[in-house]
Amino acid sequence: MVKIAPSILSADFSKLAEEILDVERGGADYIHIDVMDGHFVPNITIGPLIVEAIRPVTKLPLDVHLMIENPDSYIEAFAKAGADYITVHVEACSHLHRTIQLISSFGIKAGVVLNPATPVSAIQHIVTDIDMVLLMSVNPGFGGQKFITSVLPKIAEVKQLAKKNGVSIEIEVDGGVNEETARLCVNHGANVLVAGSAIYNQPDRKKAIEAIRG
Ligand SMILES: O=C(CO)[C@@H](O)[C@H](O)COP(=O)(O)O
Ligand SMILES: [Fe+2]
Repeated sequence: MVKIAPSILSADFSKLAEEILDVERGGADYIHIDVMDGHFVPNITIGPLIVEAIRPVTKLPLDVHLMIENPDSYIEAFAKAGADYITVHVEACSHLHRTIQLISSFGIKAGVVLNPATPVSAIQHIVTDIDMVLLMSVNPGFGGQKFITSVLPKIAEVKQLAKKNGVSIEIEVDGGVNEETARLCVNHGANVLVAGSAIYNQPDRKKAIEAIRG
């Protein structure tokens, strides 16, 4: 069954714990945390202190999406704060293999993120070293943007690449996911869907999660 990872970027930050528990009760599988540094993307959001504060609030895995330059300098802090998954952008890593090894050294899941314009070939030499590939279906930086449909064939490409290398990796899609685009992602082979505005902008989060999963 497809997993749903609500992005707290669209939650009400003045009552973050409540907002996280609401999606947990609503059937969410992961909590997606968007970390932005104002350099790699034109927005600034969450640091390790917030991740540490969220950790005891939920039993769900924390899926930490780093949209930052020089991720190596912050991986230890996010791992120690309680991240279960750390994903890094291939576009932000000079030594991707080393960065993946660093994440894995903390005993947590390591993932690589591709921007919409980055080809799947960028991960062909590290596909056996990672647990997850996150395909951006918007340009990173903000919630509430429109899904870029030209990303869909990349989902099938990642699935093929994993199969060819005999590995099982999670394929997550992030950006503009709603009831309609979710279906397209799953049909192309995605098994984890991130959704921010499509869940948090709805009064009934359980219903929104079920609609996306459905
Ligand atoms: O990483 C990002 C944006 O850069 C995402 O995780 C967004 O937070 C998803 O928001 P929606 O597009 O679902 O509203
Ligand atoms: Fe994200």
